[in-house]
Amino acid sequence: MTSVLQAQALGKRYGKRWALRECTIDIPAGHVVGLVGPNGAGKTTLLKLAGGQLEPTTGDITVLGGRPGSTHAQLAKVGFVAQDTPVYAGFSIAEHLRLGARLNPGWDAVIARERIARLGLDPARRAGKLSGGQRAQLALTLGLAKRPELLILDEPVASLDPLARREFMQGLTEATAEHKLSVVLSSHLVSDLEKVCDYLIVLVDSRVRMAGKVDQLLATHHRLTGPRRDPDRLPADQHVISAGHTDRQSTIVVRTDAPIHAPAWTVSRLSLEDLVLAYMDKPAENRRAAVEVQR
Ligand SMILES: Nc1ncnc2c1ncn2[C@@H]1O[C@H](COP(=O)(O)OP(=O)(O)OP(=O)(O)O)[C@@H](O)[C@H]1O
Repeated sequence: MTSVLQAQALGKRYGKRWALRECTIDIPAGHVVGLVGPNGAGKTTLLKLAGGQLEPTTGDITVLGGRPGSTHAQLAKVGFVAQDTPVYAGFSIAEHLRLGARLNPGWDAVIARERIARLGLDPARRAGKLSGGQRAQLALTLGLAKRPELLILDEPVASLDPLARREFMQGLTEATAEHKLSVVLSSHLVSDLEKVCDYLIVLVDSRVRMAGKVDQLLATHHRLTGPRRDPDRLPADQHVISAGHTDRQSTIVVRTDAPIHAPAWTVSRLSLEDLVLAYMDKPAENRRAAVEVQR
């Protein structure tokens, strides 16, 4: 299957500080990829490297088989909606759509018009007079109407109300199905990602801690709860992702491909949010912590 984004030992440093390091991932096309991690983990940095707004300090990155931002054809294939959803304050919505049509060879005027109408926005209204959420919706409309092969969205729903968030996430799912669109979006709202993402990347402290298909990740991670014990004494094929203890009880999140035979433990499945939180747990508290990257 073709890759939408491949990175090999990718790193980005600002001065002495690494914003992203040793990032090796290979994301197949056709997925909605959620990128999560704490503030400052390197999510925007990775997205900007993929969009061609930043140059790597080390390693390589390929997007849809080409170097990000290197040619007009490459730029046409990738839509990018930045975190601050930049729009031109003095331009009306209609002017934004006309500009989009002029700048993008694959522009879909119907999608753009219909989406603006559905949102109840007046095309004559200047972008500078829109609310933050409305500006975000305009920027997202421009991104979708460009009809890219890959749409990169940096925290697209942060400023949307719950109804608009749901509408947007549903729209994304439909667009991926109808137009063979791949999406990479960052968000802190894992409950929203859970509804649309079928691939997940967790970044912590500038490094990829976990990447893979959501169904496989959920099938291979388990929560073990039982009498307090040392996680080092678990079977070798159970990689400990996080461990928490009270005086008498231990709760351990493990990754394993094998069935778990542990009569003393209660074994339960994790939600995506539990899984993300387990990987975001402080590394110092993780015994035999695993970095899990799968295609
Ligand atoms: N232009 C810059 N100059 C210097 N340091 C930067 C710059 N941009 C980002 N950084 C640093 O790089 C690290 C990663 O930042 P990045 O914006 O990629 O994180 P993030 O995961 O997107 O965070 P958030 O969730 O808060 O948006 C942070 O430590 C940040 O301070």
